[in-house]
Amino acid sequence: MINPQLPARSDPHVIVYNPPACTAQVHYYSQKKSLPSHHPPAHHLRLLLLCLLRLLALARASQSQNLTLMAAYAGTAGAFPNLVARSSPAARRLRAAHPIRASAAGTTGEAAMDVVSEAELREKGFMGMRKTKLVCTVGPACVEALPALARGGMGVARVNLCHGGRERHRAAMRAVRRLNEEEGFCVSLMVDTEGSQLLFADHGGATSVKAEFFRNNGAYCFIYVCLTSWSAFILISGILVGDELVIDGGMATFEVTEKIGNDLRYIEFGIAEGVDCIALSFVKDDNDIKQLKAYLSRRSLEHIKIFAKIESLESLKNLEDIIHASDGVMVARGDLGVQVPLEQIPAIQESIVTLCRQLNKPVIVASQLLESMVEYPTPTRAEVADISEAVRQYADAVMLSAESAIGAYPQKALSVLRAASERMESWSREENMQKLLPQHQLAIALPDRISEQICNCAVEMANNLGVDAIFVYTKHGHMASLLSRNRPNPPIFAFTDDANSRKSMNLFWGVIPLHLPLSDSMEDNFKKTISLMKSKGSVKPRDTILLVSDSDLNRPCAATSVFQSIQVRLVE
Ligand SMILES: Nc1ncnc2c1ncn2[C@@H]1O[C@H](COP(=O)(O)OP(=O)(O)O)[C@@H](O)[C@H]1O
Ligand SMILES: C=C(OP(=O)(O)O)C(=O)O
Repeated sequence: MINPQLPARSDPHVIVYNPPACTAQVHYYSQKKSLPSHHPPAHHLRLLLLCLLRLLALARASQSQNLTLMAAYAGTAGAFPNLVARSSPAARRLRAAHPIRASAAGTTGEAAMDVVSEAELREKGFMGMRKTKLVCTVGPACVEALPALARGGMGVARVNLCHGGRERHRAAMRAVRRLNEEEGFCVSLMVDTEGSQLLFADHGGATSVKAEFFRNNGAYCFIYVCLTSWSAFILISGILVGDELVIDGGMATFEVTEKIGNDLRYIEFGIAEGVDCIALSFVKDDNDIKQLKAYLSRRSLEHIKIFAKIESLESLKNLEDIIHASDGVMVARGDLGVQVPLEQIPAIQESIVTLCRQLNKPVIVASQLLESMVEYPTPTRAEVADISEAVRQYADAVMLSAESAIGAYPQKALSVLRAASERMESWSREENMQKLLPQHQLAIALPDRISEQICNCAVEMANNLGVDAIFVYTKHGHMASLLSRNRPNPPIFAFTDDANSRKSMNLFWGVIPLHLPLSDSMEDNFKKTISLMKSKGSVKPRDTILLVSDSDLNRPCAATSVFQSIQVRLVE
């Protein structure tokens, strides 16, 4: 269990930080922290005043009323103002400016690789292929740039339903799906939920403000205030009816009178829009995940993967159970850094990443990786070091938040994220050429133990023999994940005939998911894939491929007998 040490939080000190496109945050810390150097002091002072004025307005507006937690949602007018309709002249201009080679992804019955991996393979060869996956938060700043982001390596588009309007979310998600269908990308869609909301006043301000406060009942608790043009929201973890909330040392006191969950509506929205995964905010324990999984299962939607956001003390206490119950995890360092002293975040991140890899669950490192690029075209050295550290720890994915959603340089931020992670990957590969990562046994039942051992051995062989690529034929992506867990040197090409499995493998480190109508015959599968990849110039004679397969791919997932094999083939 990760056990952070919390300092006493007396004598709060206020820091205001303001990404340019309209968000201000007020953090209360027990100790003085320096402001980010690229924000001039006058700028901070102005923001601090602005923020305090807002809080005062908020307090005044709330004096006469009790707080009511409501299942409410307000979109922000003007978010995604430049959304381009598919057939609009603007869209045509965009496509002409950024031609993308169309691919027959999954439509012709032949194997299909996404256009980005295909280009990467052609340009850099097997060993140059990117391993760490890139997640971009979609917002007003990048809707027009979605094709460029997809081309730049965005593997997952995350839509945070906490911000912006529902129509805009829908349009963005549909735009991503169209890119996949028409342009041959394979970008998965993630929606991020927001936990409970507290609606209490209408301010008519043009911006949104986030603030964190203490709870007045002695417990350590944070609230998140978001003022949009219509409403003010407070979003908190673990708030109870009857709690008293105090803002800024008594400027205003509120009583919580009602609490209504809101996430389910967002989840329904995501389902209707065909999301591939849901990031669940403020997960407390494995029950939160199990309940959502049961809900999805009742509707035969098991293919939607649940990522638990680790962003509270409670989630740290129940970390192992949460990881077991989830399909993946997000280290949500933004909110986590509110509840845990900042200096403990790096160690906590490393523990979570390591545990996720051991337990075979993909893990995303999120928040502030390139925060300065919200405003500036170049990153700080410290930010590049931060990305490199997440990559060195073998996180499956790194994520852009405000950098891509509202930043001035979303494409540039993605290319920095990509370049920094590629550089560290290749350095780390050279450093650890023949080293195997320590693995602890996951499986209990014999068939599962066989799969695990096959994959461990396959990676050891692949590294020792220096093969060019690993091919795995997989129904549900499980074998691909077991290979990925060992972080092999060569890339893993995972062939599946299940479109949902393909999308779910998008967050596995080092895995390139491909669509392929699978047959029970390993020989047929291999011939099909090799001839396709040869025709695209992706493999050449004398390339060495290590093959891993269930020989009976059509057996049910939990069958008791398995016949799996490892083969090494030379391409003729
Ligand atoms: N769809 C959107 N519309 C408008 N603004 C957005 C959108 N998504 C994200 N943002 C902005 O980007 C910032 C960073 O996004 P994110 O990390 O997802 O949220 P948060 O700040 O709540 O942690 C948000 O604070 C918000 O200002
Ligand atoms: C990713 C995070 O969550 P959100 O963006 O939803 O606040 C975070 O807190 O780091």
